[in-house]
Amino acid sequence: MSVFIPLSYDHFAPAEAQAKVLLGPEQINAIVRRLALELERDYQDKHPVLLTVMSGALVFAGQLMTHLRFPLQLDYCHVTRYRGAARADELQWLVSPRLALKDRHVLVLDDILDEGHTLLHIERFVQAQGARSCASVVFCDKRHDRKAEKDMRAAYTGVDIPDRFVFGFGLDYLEYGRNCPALMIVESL
Ligand SMILES: O=P(O)(O)OC[C@H]1O[C@H](OP(=O)(O)OP(=O)(O)O)[C@H](O)[C@@H]1O
Ligand code: HPA
Repeated sequence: MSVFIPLSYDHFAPAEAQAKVLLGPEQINAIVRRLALELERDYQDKHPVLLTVMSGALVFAGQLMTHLRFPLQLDYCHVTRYRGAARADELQWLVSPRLALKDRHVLVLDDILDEGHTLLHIERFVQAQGARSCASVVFCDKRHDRKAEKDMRAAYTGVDIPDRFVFGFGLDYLEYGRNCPALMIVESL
């Protein structure tokens, strides 16, 4: 496998300098708590597998998990399209899930539904493993008409956001910015 070397911080810094807060930590927390209640309502007795899509969903999944008060198991997979950049590339599988998904209720957790190719691909993979059910949970859904399937939506959506590049709360630009506690919007990208 080739080693991906991201651009330096000098490339990220100008975007960071002009970024504006789209959602602050308190707003994010309220959204995550609401999603947790919806999942508790629907998955209380289903013992789901939470399949976290690395790396972007790391922060979202971590925060969401602390609010889920029912039995579940955690797994992850790593699929990447953007490789840190603002434009998508070929979809690449880096890590497959470890748990057997056959006959399980699977919740695919991702930070963002943008064009939707990533989620569609993972959902198809999960179904091909013989899962009993598969539903996606996304923190945010970027609203535009370039979805992989017309009118595509996740089963659970935290918040709709404008058609602009965002970073923070796990999302990156050039692999930087994931640790920002707010969701930041960059108008120029
Ligand atoms: O809806 P799409 O247009 O397919 O894009 C959404 C995907 O893009 C980002 O991942 P990325 O490929 O950047 O990898 P990362 O999670 O490691 O940042 C994000 O975390 C989603 O998984
Ligand atoms: O707007 C975005 N920001 C960061 N990562 C992304 N992956 C898809 N869309 C985005």
